[in-house]
Amino acid sequence: MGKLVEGVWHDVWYDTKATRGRFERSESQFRHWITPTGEAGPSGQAGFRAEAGRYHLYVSLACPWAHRTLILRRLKGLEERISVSVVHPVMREHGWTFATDFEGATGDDLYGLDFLYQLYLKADARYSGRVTVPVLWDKQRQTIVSNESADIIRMLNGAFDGLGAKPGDYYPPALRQDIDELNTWVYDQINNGVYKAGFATGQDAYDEAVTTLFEGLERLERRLSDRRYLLGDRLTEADIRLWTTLVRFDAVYHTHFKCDRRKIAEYPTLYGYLRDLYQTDGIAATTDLQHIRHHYFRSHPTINPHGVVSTGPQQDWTRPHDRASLSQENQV
Ligand SMILES: N[C@@H](CCC(=O)N[C@@H](CS)C(=O)NCC(=O)O)C(=O)O
Repeated sequence: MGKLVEGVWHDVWYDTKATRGRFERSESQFRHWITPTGEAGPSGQAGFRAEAGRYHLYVSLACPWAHRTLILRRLKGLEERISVSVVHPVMREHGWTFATDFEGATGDDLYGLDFLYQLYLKADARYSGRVTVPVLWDKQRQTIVSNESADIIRMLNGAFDGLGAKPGDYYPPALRQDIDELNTWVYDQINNGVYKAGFATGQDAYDEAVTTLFEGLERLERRLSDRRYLLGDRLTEADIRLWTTLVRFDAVYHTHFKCDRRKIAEYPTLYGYLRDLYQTDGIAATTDLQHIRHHYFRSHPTINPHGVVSTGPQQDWTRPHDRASLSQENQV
C-alpha cells in the first residue's frame, strides 16, 4: 500500500489521524471520457473516440470497483474490443504489482511493467496520489483515460454501441435520476461503508460506519422484497454497483472488515438477489473468490498481520432463487 508524490513512490498506509480514525477515500484524478465521436464528455479533455482495440482495462479481480467494469464489459459483449490485464491479488509495499505467480494474474500485457504505479508515471511523470484500479488505458495516446469506475461503466454502457456492442442500456435516461439517488447512498453506506468499518482506527468511527452499513442493508432487504432489481424489472448499473459489494460480504467483509452483525446469507431477499445476479449473463465468470480472499486477507497487515487467509463460508450461489416471479411481467 502506498502512493506517488510528484512521481516518487512512497510506501505508506492510509492516514486516519487527521480524521479521528475515519477512512476517507480520495477522489480519482483522471476523468476523461471515451465518446462515440471523440468529443469531450462530462469532464476532462476531448480526443478519446470509441474504437475497437484502442483501449485496455487494468483491473484487480479482487477489487469491487474494478469488478463493476468487468461486468459491464461482459454484459455489453466488449471482450474482443477492450483487452484486459489482471494484477496480482496481493497488494503490499509496491502497491498493485504485475507478478504472475497466482492463477489468473496476467502480468502487464502492454508494456511488461512490474508495478501499476509505473503505468501512472507513463501517463504523468509527476503524478501525486493513490495508484488504484481500475485503470482505463488508451493504447494510442499512451495515457490514462479514467481511473474512476463509476465513469468507466457509463462509457462501456454507451460509447461502443455503434461498434457492435450488445444491446442493453444499464443507465436508461428515464431512470437516471432514481439511479443517481440510489447510487449516492448505496456508495456511502454500503460500497464505501464496508471500507469505513474495516479501515476505522477508532471505536467511534467503526461504530458509526457499521451501524450505517447495516441500516443500509435492512433498507435494501425491504426494497428488494417486492421487486426483482433495485429499479424494478430492469437490471441497471445501480444493481451492479451494489452487487460487487454483496458478493464479497460473507467471504471477506464479515470477518476481515468486522462487518459481522449479520451475513448476507441471513437476509433471505438479499441472498436471493445475490444469486440471481450471479446467475445472470456470464457475471459468474467475472467473479473470482480466490483473488478476492487472498487480496483482502494478505494485503492489510494492520488488520491481519500474519496474512493468514481464513477458510470462508461454503456457499452455493448456483442454487435457485425464484426472483423472476417478482417481475411485473410474470405477475399477470
Ligand atoms: N473511486 C475509485 C476507487 C478505486 C479504488 O479505491 N480501488 C482500490 C482497490 S479495491 C485500490 O486500487 N486501492 C489502492 C490504494 O488505495 O492504494 C473507483 O471507483 O474507481
